[in-house]
Amino acid sequence: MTARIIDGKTISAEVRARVAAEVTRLKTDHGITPGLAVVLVGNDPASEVYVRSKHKQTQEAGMASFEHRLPADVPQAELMALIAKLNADPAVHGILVQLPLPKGLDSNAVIDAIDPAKDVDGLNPTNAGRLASGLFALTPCTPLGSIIMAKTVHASLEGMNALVIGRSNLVGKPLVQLLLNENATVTIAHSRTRDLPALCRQADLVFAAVGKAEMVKGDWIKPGATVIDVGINRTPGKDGGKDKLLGDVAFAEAKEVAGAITPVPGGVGLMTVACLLVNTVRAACAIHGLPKPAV
Ligand SMILES: NC(=O)C1=CN([C@@H]2O[C@H](COP(=O)(O)OP(=O)(O)OC[C@H]3O[C@@H](n4cnc5c(N)ncnc54)[C@H](OP(=O)(O)O)[C@@H]3O)[C@@H](O)[C@H]2O)C=CC1
Ligand SMILES: Nc1nc(=O)c2c([nH]1)NC[C@@H]1CN(c3ccc(C(=O)N[C@@H](CCC(=O)O)C(=O)O)cc3)C=[N+]21
Ligand SMILES: [Mg+2]
Repeated sequence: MTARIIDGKTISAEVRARVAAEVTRLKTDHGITPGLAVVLVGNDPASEVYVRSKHKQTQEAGMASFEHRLPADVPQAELMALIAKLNADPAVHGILVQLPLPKGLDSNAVIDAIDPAKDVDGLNPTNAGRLASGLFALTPCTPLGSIIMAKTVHASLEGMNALVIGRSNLVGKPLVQLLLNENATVTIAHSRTRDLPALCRQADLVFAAVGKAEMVKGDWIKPGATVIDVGINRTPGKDGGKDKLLGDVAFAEAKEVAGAITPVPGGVGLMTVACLLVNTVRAACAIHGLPKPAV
């Protein structure tokens, strides 16, 4: 059996089209242009790719895009002052600080300083706590995108055995919360987990967010399971060739066993950017006291 490929290109394009329609409505009915500010400190080449694609897609959706680039040796106080300025700027509805920050900068302090209403990454403790409490919250983009992809295969995740590999604040933990909201039965694995292959073989849904290229092997997958590969591992090309992107799942093996699987590239990464646009529209509506939008 060869798995169905869950196509991030098509699904993210549909999400972006819905965002663009909502942006048009906000502009014409309310005179609001949602605006996203991205802060990039230093010049990590992987982050550059991501920031460029966010800028392009934000503009294509009809939103305003603001980019702030700071040198790697910027003082903490200067970064904090920029956050305060963006918090106060009425043209900015979403603020994203690209992580990780260069050594010497305190990312917790920065995340804490972002106005929770503009925290489109969903990383501020107010949003993380609200999500865990079942309240309205801006929710991290990668987990949102991962759930959308799983639901293209299963209209309902209710009662399914879901395994989340990884427990970071950015991916694993919020993904667990979203899966609980979908009434899935959730197991969380991490670096201290015993016998991960055996746990994995029991899962109807596997979400791999580890950061280890092709760690999850084909024979760990329950036949017919749905596999969502969050991993983005940049590996140098052979003989000085172009870098390759690899997921956390051994794709070639896993696709022979799984029922459905996301590719890397062309999978969750594309959904992350699309969901960032969704969150910016949601933030703009909430800030202006409008009802939750249909995206
Ligand atoms: N597609 C996208 O849009 C995005 C992709 N990513 C990618 O997703 C991956 C995960 O990112 P992120 O959550 O930020 O990474 P972190 O490094 O913050 O977290 C990794 C998690 O994996 C766990 N882990 C590490 N080794 C093992 C192991 N051998 N077995 C089981 N669990 C293990 C760690 O456990 P412990 O807690 O015990 O240390 C930790 O919880 C990366 O490849 C990243 O590049 C990230 C964000 C967005
Ligand atoms: N505050 C913060 N929030 C994040 O969400 C965040 C972050 N920092 N730091 C880095 C990680 C990584 N991440 C990706 C987003 C999109 C792609 C993406 O678009 N990937 C495409 C193409 C990638 C390429 O070709 O290089 C794909 O997988 O097809 C990848 C990775 C968000 N992250
Ligand atoms: Mg991807």
